[in-house]
Amino acid sequence: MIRLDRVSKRYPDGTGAVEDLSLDVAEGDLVTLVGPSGCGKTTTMKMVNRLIEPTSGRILINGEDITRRDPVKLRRGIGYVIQSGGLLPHRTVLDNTVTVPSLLRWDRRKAKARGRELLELVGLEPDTYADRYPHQLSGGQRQRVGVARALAADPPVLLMDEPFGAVDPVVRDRLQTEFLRLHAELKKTVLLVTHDIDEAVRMGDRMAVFAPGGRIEQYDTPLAVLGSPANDYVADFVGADRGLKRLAVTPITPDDLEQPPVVRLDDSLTHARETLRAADARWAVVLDAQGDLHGWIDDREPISGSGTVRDRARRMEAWVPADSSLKAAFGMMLQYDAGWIAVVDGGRFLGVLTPQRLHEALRRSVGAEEAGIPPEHVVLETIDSIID
Ligand SMILES: Nc1ncnc2c1ncn2[C@@H]1O[C@H](COP(=O)(O)OP(=O)(O)OP(=O)(O)O)[C@@H](O)[C@H]1O
Repeated sequence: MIRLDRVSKRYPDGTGAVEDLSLDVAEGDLVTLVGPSGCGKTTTMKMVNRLIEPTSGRILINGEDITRRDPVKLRRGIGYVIQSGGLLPHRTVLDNTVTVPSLLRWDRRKAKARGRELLELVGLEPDTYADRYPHQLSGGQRQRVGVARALAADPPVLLMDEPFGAVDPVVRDRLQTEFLRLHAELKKTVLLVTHDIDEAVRMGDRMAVFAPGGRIEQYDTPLAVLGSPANDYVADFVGADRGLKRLAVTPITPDDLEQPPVVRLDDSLTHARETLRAADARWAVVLDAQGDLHGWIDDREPISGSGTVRDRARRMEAWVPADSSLKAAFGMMLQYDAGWIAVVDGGRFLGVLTPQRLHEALRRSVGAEEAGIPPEHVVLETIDSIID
């Protein structure tokens, strides 16, 4: 979709910002450009919409050399989001949102309808926000308008320069989550510049790690970059806690789950007691009549009497969906001070994740990356197996 082919940029004052850089971005991928300040990320991005012209090399979008395109027309087909939104202060939110459709001379009514639809899409209620001015918005809201504006003419490509850099960490986290949801839905091809390694890992289908002088030291999936950094520079940049960072991008897999004993709400307490005894367990998961997760029952107080599980079952407060990351599961365990966490698909109970299983899942994921095999084929060495 986007190809940078041996691109270099030397500014007139002699500064070499980008050096012989090649990068292929697949259609629909979100690629993060990450690295310390001054290493050429922004220069690289701005060459894609010709805000900066390369000194040498070629840039292709869908096979077409963009240096042959009229820069103004080219830019109208590429959404561009910059830090703090870059909104025009004297224009309303709606007018800002439809800047590009207006330039493209869309019918005014159609443009406004599109603008309202986009505000809705980025989580800003149009009735409340459409007629406000940028100074009447919070930083996070301005950033949302910036994203809506970039999407207005439905461009296939989005360029985002530190789009979540100007807001506090809580708002940033929310904007990142919302943008990932939006990206999953819209499947734009996105280049996102950031100097925040956590953001690069979380957001990127792939990440390009830049070094000073405008070189890419590694271009791969976040899992691969964290699992096998290409060299000392990348290892240093991603940090000593890269094992922890992997948690955020390692999905839960069925192999990671433990299967505790299961009882139903309408089972008798006698049956529940026998189930626990047979499994030599202290607790069991409780499902409702539809087989959906209800809660759990434990034997901290003896399970006796003639009632049903319903009388003793406790509601489950902490669970995670099956498509969560190990980090989300770990976060839930800490938040609820829980020794295990249920994993569900819709309402359907799949199993539980325990700290030990979580640790094994992480080791499997690292082992898989190092050996280039699927995680389920990794054989984990335990202390026992080493002693044997
Ligand atoms: N117009 C310019 N003229 C001369 N040098 C420039 C110009 N713009 C940028 N540079 C230099 O080019 C290098 C790369 O800058 P660039 O803005 O691409 O880096 P960056 O990685 O995006 O940095 P940051 O994260 O701080 O935004 C830097 O050394 C910068 O000082």
